[in-house]
Amino acid sequence: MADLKIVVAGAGGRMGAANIRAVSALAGVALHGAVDRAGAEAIGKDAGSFAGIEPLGIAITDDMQAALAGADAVIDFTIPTASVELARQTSARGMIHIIGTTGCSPDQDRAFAEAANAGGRIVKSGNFSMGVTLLANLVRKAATALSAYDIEILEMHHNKKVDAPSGTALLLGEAAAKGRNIALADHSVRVRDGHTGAREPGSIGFATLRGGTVVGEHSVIFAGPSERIELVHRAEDRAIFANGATRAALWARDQKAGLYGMDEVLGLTD
Ligand SMILES: NC(=O)C1=CN([C@@H]2O[C@H](COP(=O)(O)OP(=O)(O)OC[C@H]3O[C@@H](n4cnc5c(N)ncnc54)[C@H](OP(=O)(O)O)[C@@H]3O)[C@@H](O)[C@H]2O)C=CC1
Ligand SMILES: O=C(O)C1=N[C@H](C(=O)O)C[C@H](O)C1
Repeated sequence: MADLKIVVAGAGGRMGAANIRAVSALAGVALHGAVDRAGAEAIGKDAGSFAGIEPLGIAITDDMQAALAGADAVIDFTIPTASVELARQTSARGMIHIIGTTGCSPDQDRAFAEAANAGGRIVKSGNFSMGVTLLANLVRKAATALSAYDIEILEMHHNKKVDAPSGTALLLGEAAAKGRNIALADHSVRVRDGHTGAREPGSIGFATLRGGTVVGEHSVIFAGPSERIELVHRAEDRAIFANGATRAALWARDQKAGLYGMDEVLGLTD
C-alpha cells in the first residue's frame, strides 16, 4: 500500500515540529506538506530543518489549498478557529483530519461533528498519547468503583499554554463523569476562590498549574475517608502525542466518515 500523504498544520509550533519529526520517521506515512498561518516566522523555511532534522525539501507555506491538493490526511495541532475552518475543507474533500487542538468551545465541537457528518474522517482527542488514553479508561472504572470518593483533577503545563483546564484534564473529567453516569458540565467545579463553602458532594474539581517547560502532567485524585488514590500521567516528550496522532491517521484510512476518539484507535472501548 502507498504511504499515507500527510499535511502538518501548525508546522511552526511546538507540536508542529514534533509531528514533522514523527511523520518523517514512521513507516507507512510521508510528509506531503506543512502549513502555518500567514505572517508566521516559519513560512518559507524547510519543514525538516525547522523541526531540527535533515532538510526535507518541503517549504512551510501559508497556502492551505495548495498544501491539501493530493494529500490524504492532515495532522492539526493549531488553534480552535483554524481547526474548525480546516475541518470544513477536509470534510469537503473526504480527507482524514487528526485534531489535537484543545480549548474548543461547545459550538466549535459541534462544528467538528457537522464536518464528520458531511464526509470528514476526524479523529479528535485532548491527548493522543497511549498512556493518557489508557489512563482515561482506568479513571472511568475507578470512578464507578469508588462511587462515594471525591474526584479532583490536577494538571501542570509549560508557561506558554493558552487554555485551561487542559484538554486532557477535561478528557479525564469526562471519563470520571461517565463512570459515575453523570454529565460533566453539570458537576464540574473549574475554579475555587474566596469563601466557597464546603465541597459539593459528587462534584468533579479541576486545578491548573502553569510554569517552566513542563510538557504535561495530570493527576486524578480519588479522596475518601482516611485514604486517597492518585492516578498520574507525566509526559516527558511531545513525541508521544505526535506518534499517537500519526498512528490515528493510519487507523482512519480504513474507517468510514465519522468523528472518532483515540480510545477507538487503540481498541479500548468496552
Ligand atoms: N491532543 C494532544 O495530544 C495535544 C494537544 N496539544 C494542543 O495542540 C495545540 C498546539 O499546541 P502547541 O504546538 O504547543 O502550540 P503552538 O502555539 O506552539 O503551535 C500552534 C501553531 O499553530 C499555528 N497557527 C495558528 N493559526 C493557524 C492557522 N490559521 N493555520 C495554520 N497554523 C496556525 C501557530 O502559529 P503562530 O504561533 O505563528 O500564531 C503555531 O505555529 C494546543 O491547543 C495544545 O493544547 C498539544 C500537545 C498535545
Ligand atoms: O498544550 C500542551 O502543551 C498540551 N496540551 C494538551 C492538553 O491540553 O491537554 C495535551 C498535553 O497535555 C500538552
